[in-house]
Amino acid sequence: TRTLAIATHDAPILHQRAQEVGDIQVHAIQTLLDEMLTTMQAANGVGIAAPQVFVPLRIIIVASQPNKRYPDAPFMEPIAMINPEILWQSDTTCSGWEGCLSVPDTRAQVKRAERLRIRYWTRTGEQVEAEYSGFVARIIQHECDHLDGILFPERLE
Ligand SMILES: O=C(O)C[C@@H](Cc1ccccc1)[C@H](O)SCc1ccccc1
Ligand SMILES: [Zn+2]
Repeated sequence: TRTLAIATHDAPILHQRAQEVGDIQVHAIQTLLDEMLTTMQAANGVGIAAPQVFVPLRIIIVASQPNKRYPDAPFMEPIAMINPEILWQSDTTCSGWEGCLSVPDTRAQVKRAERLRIRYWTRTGEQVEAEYSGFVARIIQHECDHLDGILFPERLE
């Protein structure tokens, strides 16, 4: 599986809203999903969004794993989320370190909702709703921001 080039923050695609994936396209994007995962893993990321690999579609991968800043982050099987929609997020927020594959050499504390409920399509095309909290919820908010052209430095207080 190929690794894809990652857009840096000066690329216009990172500042635009990505398009919804049509249900017939779900079959066509299987290779893209594999390439996004390989690209994220090669960069030691815990998430990635399609616009970061120059694809203007509403697709993210969430793949929390323990890392130096979040040694107690949960280890999870990577989840591909197609057309993710955050249905609800808690008023309770928490601050935590973030980085971005598209904003090299930058780390900052970002305030995010502690908990959220999300609806998305899986890579097999079924609709799922699930709740997440903590670091995984943080990754989801960071990746969903990418789909709306928002980078984490724009979220700083
Ligand atoms: O650029 C991306 O979207 C991937 C980020 C995801 C991320 C979201 C929230 C908090 C941290 C990272 C990359 O994983 S950046 C690498 C990284 C990994 C763990 C912690 C901090 C930075
Ligand atoms: Zn990012």
